[in-house]
Amino acid sequence: MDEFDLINSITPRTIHHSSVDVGIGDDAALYTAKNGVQEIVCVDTMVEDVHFKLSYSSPEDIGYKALAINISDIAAMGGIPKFYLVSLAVPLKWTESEIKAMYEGMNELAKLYCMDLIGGDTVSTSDKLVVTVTVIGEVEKGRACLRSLAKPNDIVFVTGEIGSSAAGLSLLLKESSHPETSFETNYFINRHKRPQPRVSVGRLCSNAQRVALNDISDGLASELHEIAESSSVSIEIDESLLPVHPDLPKLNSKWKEWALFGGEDFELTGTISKEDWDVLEQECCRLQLPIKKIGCVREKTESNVILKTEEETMTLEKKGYNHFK
Ligand SMILES: Nc1ncnc2c1ncn2[C@@H]1O[C@H](COP(=O)(O)OP(=O)(O)OP(=O)(O)O)[C@@H](O)[C@H]1O
Ligand SMILES: Cc1ncc(C[n+]2csc(CCOP(=O)(O)O)c2C)c(N)n1
Ligand SMILES: [Mg+2]
Ligand SMILES: [Mg+2]
Ligand SMILES: [Mg+2]
Repeated sequence: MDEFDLINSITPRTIHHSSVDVGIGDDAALYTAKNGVQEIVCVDTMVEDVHFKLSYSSPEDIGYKALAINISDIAAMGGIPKFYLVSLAVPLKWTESEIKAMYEGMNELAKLYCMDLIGGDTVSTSDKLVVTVTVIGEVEKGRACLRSLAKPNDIVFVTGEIGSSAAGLSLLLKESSHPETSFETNYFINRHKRPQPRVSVGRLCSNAQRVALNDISDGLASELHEIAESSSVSIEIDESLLPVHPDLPKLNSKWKEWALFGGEDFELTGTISKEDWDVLEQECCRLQLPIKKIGCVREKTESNVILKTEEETMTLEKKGYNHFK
């Protein structure tokens, strides 16, 4: 395999945005930014055996997810994803067609969002695959949904359902099993391998006056802690309101742990004023985008996040995925 032939072969033949002045082929990409918009930039890495295993992930799956998790960060700012760059450290045993398949997985999503691949970097490595994706997006000036924007009396919401990705991972790692390979198990596995970033909901949030927003990578509890810390408020959620797939409790008695601390659902969680919540909920309903109220924001107390269950009201720990714990 030749590095330069590889780069040539993954260079897109068409460009969606005429604002791209120089894409792949020079030292860096160049694009013309518009007035009245703020540029959003994020980067996230996926590492073999930390974020996925080759025993169950195809190259397409890996590419898809590496881009999806970054689009999710743009969604969590209320933005529109536009460009992406891909940095690869590839073990020598990978073939060119496997690498191209990874780009196919990314392209599946890029097409959906009209995103252009505008650059990256390719190196070899002796050991594990490392994929780093950078995404550039934009949001109308002053409209970004920041973690610091929560205020007391806001409604706390979450999109879609939570815990499904952790269930899928547990099935893939054979920690949980289910009689027969039924439709349901494939559903959870797919939620883990192919999360769907919530760009449309993020955009609706950016229309509201003030929305604090985070995407769920490390787990609902961890993301709510980040909003509470950043906004100097306390967040109270009601366990009975957490949206989970009806089959989740059937899979494993750990299902509540999955929902609160599992992570990688790449749903959005946030806070919004009561008045704007009604509009957001209606708009989501009209567009068939699932969203649910799960709690409310309080004046800051010693507990950043509080969980109300049928039996008790307790502090919800900042537990969740942490690379160094
Ligand atoms: N190694 C680093 N150097 C500089 N800034 C970093 C580094 N790692 C993270 N950050 C910054 O810290 C902030 C939080 O990053 P973090 O990765 O926790 O958020 P996230 O991408 O939403 O979550 P996740 O990576 O779990 O999906 C971001 O502003 C990010 O750019
Ligand atoms: C093989 C394997 N073991 C464990 C996990 C779980 N996991 C890894 S990273 C992460 C949080 C988000 O990552 P980051 O913070 O790096 O964006 C989670 C929940 C997995 N996906 N695959
Ligand atoms: Mg990150
Ligand atoms: Mg995030
Ligand atoms: Mg993380």
